[in-house]
This record gives sequence, C-alpha cells and structure tokens, in this order.
Amino acid sequence: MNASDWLVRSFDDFFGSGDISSSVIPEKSHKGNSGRNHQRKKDLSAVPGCSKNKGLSRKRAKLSSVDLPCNKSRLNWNQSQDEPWVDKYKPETQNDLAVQKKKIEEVETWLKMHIFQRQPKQGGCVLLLTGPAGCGKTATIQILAKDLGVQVQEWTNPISLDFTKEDLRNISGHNSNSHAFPSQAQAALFQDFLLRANKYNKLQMLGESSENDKKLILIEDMPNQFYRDPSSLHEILRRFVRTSRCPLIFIISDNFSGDSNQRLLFPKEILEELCISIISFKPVAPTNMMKVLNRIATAEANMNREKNYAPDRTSLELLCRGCSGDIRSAINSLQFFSMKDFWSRKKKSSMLKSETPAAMFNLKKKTKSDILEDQAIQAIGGKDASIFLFHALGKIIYCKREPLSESEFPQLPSHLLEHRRDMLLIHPEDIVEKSHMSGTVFNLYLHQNYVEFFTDIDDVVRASEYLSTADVLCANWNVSSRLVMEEYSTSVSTRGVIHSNTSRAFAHCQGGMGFRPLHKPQWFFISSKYQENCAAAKSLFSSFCLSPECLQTELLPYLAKLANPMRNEAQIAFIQDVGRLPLKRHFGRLKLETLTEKDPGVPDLLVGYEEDPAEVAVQMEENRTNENDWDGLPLSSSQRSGSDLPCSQPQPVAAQVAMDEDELNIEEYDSD
Ligand SMILES: Nc1ncnc2c1ncn2[C@@H]1O[C@H](COP(=O)(O)OP(=O)(O)OP(=O)(O)O)[C@@H](O)[C@H]1O
Repeated sequence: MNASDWLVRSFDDFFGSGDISSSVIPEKSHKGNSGRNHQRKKDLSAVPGCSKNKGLSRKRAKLSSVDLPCNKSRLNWNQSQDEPWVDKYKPETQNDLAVQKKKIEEVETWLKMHIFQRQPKQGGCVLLLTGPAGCGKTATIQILAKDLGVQVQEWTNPISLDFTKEDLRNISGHNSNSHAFPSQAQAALFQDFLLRANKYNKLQMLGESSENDKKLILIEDMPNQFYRDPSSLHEILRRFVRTSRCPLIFIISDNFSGDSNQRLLFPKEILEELCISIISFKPVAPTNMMKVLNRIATAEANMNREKNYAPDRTSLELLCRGCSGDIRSAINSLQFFSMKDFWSRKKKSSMLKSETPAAMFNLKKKTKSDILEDQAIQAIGGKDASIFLFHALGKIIYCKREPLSESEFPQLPSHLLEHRRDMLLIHPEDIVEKSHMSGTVFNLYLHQNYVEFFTDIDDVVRASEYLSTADVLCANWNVSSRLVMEEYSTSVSTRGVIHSNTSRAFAHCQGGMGFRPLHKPQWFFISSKYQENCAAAKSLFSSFCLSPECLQTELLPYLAKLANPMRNEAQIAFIQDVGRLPLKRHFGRLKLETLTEKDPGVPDLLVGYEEDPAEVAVQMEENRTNENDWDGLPLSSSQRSGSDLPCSQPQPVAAQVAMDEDELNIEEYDSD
C-alpha cells in the first residue's frame, strides 16, 4: 500500500469513487456503483431536505464505510488493507463502545422515552450531545439507534448550492432576490429539511424493512449562518418543537475556547424555553482507550505481520496520552505508527534516527517524568493536547511531584536546603501554553486562586512577591517584547507559586487537600468599574477641571463631608457611591464567580481583548459612545439600580448593607 492510496481511499467519496454512506442507506448502494452514486450525490446535494448525501459531509473520511453489517466480507484483501482502522474496527455493539457506560445509558433512556413512550404534544424532544471531538458521541447514537431499531435521518450541509432562484423561492416561501447569500440559502434548506423530516416518514429503500418507521433526526453539521445569527436557528427550533413528531439530536463538539459554540447556539434561555436536554460526554478514559488500541494492535499484528509493526505497551500508552481522549485520533495514530512504510520513509529522510516506532517511543524512556518530558514524540500523529484553563490552573496549583531517591537529589549546600523539592511532574510553561491563555490573564487567575491552597503565611508572602515580579514583567512593554516578557512572567508566577508552597514540596505530603473550587479574577469587574467611575467623575464634575483620579480621591471625599454640597441628583448619587468609600463601616467583599471546567476564562464582554487585559478597560472606555445605552458593561452602581450586573461578573454583596447603615445624609440642593 502506498500512502497516497491510503489517503485517496479515505477520501474516495470526495474523489467520486465512493459511496453514499448513511445509516439509513441499504447496503446495495454502498459499493460498486460509484459512477451512479457520484451522479446521484451531485443531484442530491441540491435537494432540500436530503440527508443521504453524507458522502459530502465533513465526516466523510471517518464514515466512508459505515453501518453495513457485512461490509467486511465484501472487501477484498487489498481493500481491507487500505481501509482506515477507525472504520475497520468501528464498534458494532454497546459493549464495544469506549464510552462511559453511564453516558450510554443516559442517551438510551432519553431515546426510549422520546421515541417509544412519547405522549402526543410532549415537549422536550430536542437533545444536545456535547463533549470533546472523537469521544464517541456519534458512534453511540449510531449503535443505540441500531439496537433500538430506529432510523437515523441526518442533515449534512450541502457544499454545492447550485440551485436556482426558483428553488430558493420555493423553499423560503418568499420572493428571493439576488441578495440571498449561500449561507442563508443553506439555513433555508436546513429549515426545509427539518420540517419535512419531521412531517413525512422516511422513504422506504429497497431492502429496508417496513416494520419500523421510528426515526430520529441527527444534526452534526451546523449551517454556518446559525453561527452568525443564532436567532434564526432558535426560530426554526421553536417551530419544530411545536409540531415535533420525532426526536431531534444535535451533536456539538467542544473546541479550545470552551463550550462557546454551545453557548452561542444554545443559550440558557433557549434551553429552558424549548426544554432541550443536554448530555455531556467526557474524553475517552485511558483504560478504555488502551483496551481498544490493544485489541486493534493485536488483531493487525496477527493478520498482517509483514506490513505492520506491533507497537509495544509503552508505545500504546504514549499514543493514549497524546490523543487527549480522542479515540479517532488515537486509532489513526496507531495506524500510522504501525505502518512499516511510514517508518522506512522516515528513516530514509533521516528525520528520525530510531528504527522502529517502539524504539522511537522508548528513547530515554525510564521514569514517569522522562515520559512527560518527551512529549515531542507525541507530536507525531498526536493530537494537540490543549487543556482548559480550569485544568491548567489545577495542574499548577496542585503541582504533582514524583519522589526522588537520595542519590537523585541534587546536592544543595546547607544554606539552600530549604529549597529542596521533589521533582515536578509538569512543565509549568507547557501548561500555560496549552491553556491558550495570554500570560497576563493566566497570572490574574493564579493570583485570584493561589492563597486557598497555601497553609503557611510565610509561603503566601513569598508567592505574592513572585507574583509582583511577574506583574512587572507583564507591564506595558512595547509590542515586540511583550510576548517574550509574558513568557518570562508566567514562568516566574507559576514556578514562584509552586516553589513557595512548602506544604506541597514533596510527593509524600501532597494528599489531603481535596477539591477546592477555582474562581474568576475580580480584576475584570474592578477594572471596568474603575474606568466607568473615571468617565462618570469627569463628566459629572467637569467644571472642576481635575483629573478623574484627583476627583475621586480628593474632591469627592471632601464633597461627601458637606451636608449640603449643592449638587444635582446624579452628582449626589455618585458622591454617595464613590466619595464615601472610606466611611463605610463594612467594606463589602465581592461574591466570587466559580470557574467551571470548560469555561473559556475570559468574560464574554471581554472576548477579543483578552490579549492584553491592561488595555481592556481603556479599550472599553474608548468603545463606549453612549454610556446609558451601552449595556455591555455594568454602569457604576450610582447610575444603575441594584444588582443587575451581568451574571458573568462578581456581584457586590455588602455594598447595599453598608449604604443602608451609613448615617451620612446628603440633601439635594435646589438652585432655584
Ligand atoms: N470502541 C470504540 N468506541 C467509540 N468509537 C470507536 C471505537 N472504535 C473505533 N471507533 C471509531 O472512532 C470514531 C469516534 O468518532 P465519533 O464520530 O463517534 O466521535 P464524536 O464524539 O461524534 O466526535 P466528532 O464530533 O468529532 O465527530 C468513529 O469513527 C468510530 O467508528
């Protein structure tokens, strides 16, 4: 087999030689009539509501030979040689699935309830499956649908929108003109597909039994238009839910910026309004992954010794580690690694000096920390091991260590013995990089959270010094040096916090801390409030011609002391809010917002500014044209009523109490 064959076969749908694969297409259409299928696909691509053109789907590679129970027997030897292993070893039963049993049961229960025990007009017929890519969401649905005898009707974004204006007019029901964009047309086709799929039974194909007309609608390919204008999706869903006759399932994979796609397309209000259920999958657990990889490696080794290497256990473990719970990526990597072709070519190009993948994996592999150190190996075929901020912070704060034997310890002079530590199991700089967070924001999070994990005040003092140094390194350097300085800064902050925490200095004393929640920095809120106050002070007290700082720290506290400061209502409110701060008996602490597992880390309002939080507030101020109309950021509390801060922000808890208790009474001065 040569590499291009392998590729071409995987993409054969695309090159026109493939099949139209769908869980609802009879086997007969699957092989051997490529020309006809190609023609048919082309035709179908323009047909609204067509779910059969999965050959054109973004998942074409992984689904190129799916769902056909006896497809394996039909393949000749060479074909099966070239077949991607994700397809060749695709799970056939629930037991084969490398997915948590609990999740499979959850989905199964939901399906049964919404297909077989469905009441007429019962709401809640929409399910959202989320989780990282390649964790088996689609595979689970396909197997459960097969087990329950339910047909799957799947939407695939048409890539060719060569329909006529007439078609579009028919679909959208209004007079379309030349301004209709393909993406809008895609959304119109989607709407049409959904309404038809809901209304009509699926066409019975040759060879399909007519016993069961139960079906579910599956959407994995989301029309682009909905990302631009989620409300159009919501409108379609509202209509669907009113008339739904079968369940509708969306599969949305997480991306590096957390669950932002999910939140964009399915905000909380829509989930509640349409009673949409959510089931979140986790990355495939390493033990499950190892089982699958072992099974495949053994089967291949037995079948095809001359062509494939059989990776040893260490190699498989490394593959597992490198694919971040993505079983598709793990199996693909295994296939690459097992190819003798691949390694001989590598050898020739002298990119790698080792002869076999096993040798390659085993390069200086002795200790756990060595394994971690050599993550470069995993870059070959391995998946980008991005981690969510929540986990990145956890890795720094919990800083796992490995015990060192006496002989391995570096010999420190006696005056440095207090700095003796066990070996870290992580590289802090790698962790920050994989979190996709700017150094400044990462430092903010660390600063907000580290104290909770310390037990000794002297340690806190040392850590805070490191954080101060890191802060200086993150200051307003010029653009070209800022990135480099940020790297130094996070190195100092993370290593500083880790090293200062003497209660976690050795592997044997790391237990017992338990889980503690992480919180979002108050900085975002405080900084924006500071900027607002500056702007408000400037505009309300412009006649004094003082800087905002001077107004807030000198003039307003003075005015606050006057019983009758001769001000209008807005000014009085502002003086009460800002000028009296030191007089408040209880200085209120802000209630912190918890950082959740997949939170992107930067409040929605600040997305886009995250590169440099120091500029965030300034930028926000500049963007602000009409502060009363602008509902993106909280106005100062003197200009707004009570606690309507955005929910992504910490909420003041004690401010109102302090205000109530304050005996200071400022009267309004009527100049007339
Ligand atoms: N034991 C297994 N369990 C789950 N999937 C497996 C297994 N063995 C092989 N596979 C293959 O791994 C792939 C899993 O991808 P799947 O499409 O189910 O993931 P997903 O969570 O829907 O992610 P995405 O959104 O990226 O498609 C499928 O091609 C499936 O056939």
